[in-house]
Amino acid sequence: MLCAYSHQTLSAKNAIALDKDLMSIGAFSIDQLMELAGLSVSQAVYRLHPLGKGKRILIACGPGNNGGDGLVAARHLSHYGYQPIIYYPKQSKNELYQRLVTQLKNLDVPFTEDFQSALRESHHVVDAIFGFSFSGDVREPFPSVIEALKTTSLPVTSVDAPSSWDIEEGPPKSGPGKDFHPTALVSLTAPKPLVKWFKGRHFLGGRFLSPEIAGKYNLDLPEYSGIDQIVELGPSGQKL
Ligand SMILES: NC(=O)C1=CN([C@@H]2O[C@H](COP(=O)(O)OP(=O)(O)OC[C@H]3O[C@@H](n4cnc5c(N)ncnc54)[C@H](OP(=O)(O)O)[C@@H]3O)[C@@H](O)[C@H]2O)[C@H](O)CC1
Ligand SMILES: [K+]
Repeated sequence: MLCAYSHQTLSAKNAIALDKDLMSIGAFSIDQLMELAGLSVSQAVYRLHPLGKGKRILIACGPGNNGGDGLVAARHLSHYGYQPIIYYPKQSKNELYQRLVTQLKNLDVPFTEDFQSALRESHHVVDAIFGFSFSGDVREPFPSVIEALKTTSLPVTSVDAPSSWDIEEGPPKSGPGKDFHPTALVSLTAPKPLVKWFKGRHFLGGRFLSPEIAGKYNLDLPEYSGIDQIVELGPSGQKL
């Protein structure tokens, strides 16, 4: 039975503010938060797409922290026995991302510049292109990638937001993301207002929030089970 999950969404502005609080009041480093985010994504992929359904997972990474979550998820998936392949066309020079790339290369995880060919050989796609800092029209080289995510018959799991969706207003009314509806979404820390338009399977990864920070943002935290880093919610963020 569904019941209300009150005050569940975080505006883009509050998501940025909460991230800052996690690093100040919460004393977390960005590396830790990204590790927890990517671990949650890897657990959601494992739940949605067990190894027996095909091991090849294409991970599309954008230039910011959403892309970093994808790189971390890829490392965990490789250790679980999957064969991730990474599309990361705008690589950050920031040391954190370079270390994440090195960790993947040390595991022989391949990187590709040819998204379309990689898509044809994959079993599942992770959309880690844009998260809560996306705005405006999708710029190169991502329009054709978003278009391919929209039309593929493969399951697509989006990290924190379906890439190209407005965080507050949901799916775009024009452009490559028009009618892009991923199969699954992993909201990080808390769902964003866009979940109002989301219809697929929805997971939350945020098992590190202190009661103080959750209270400050009116987040009514769901219960996680066992050692899970994720909990499944209803499409719009309801507790199941
Ligand atoms: N606790 C948490 O919830 C954590 C979540 N994390 C993840 O971080 C993202 C937010 O990361 P951020 O780096 O702020 O931003 P994004 O990754 O969403 O996007 C920024 C990059 O995207 C480029 N961008 C923005 N708009 C466009 C566009 N229209 N076309 C092309 N490119 C675009 C932007 O480029 P600029 O040129 O504008 O700089 C940026 O490069 C959050 O959603 C979570 O997934 C963290 O991992 C930590 C904890
Ligand atoms: K995304």
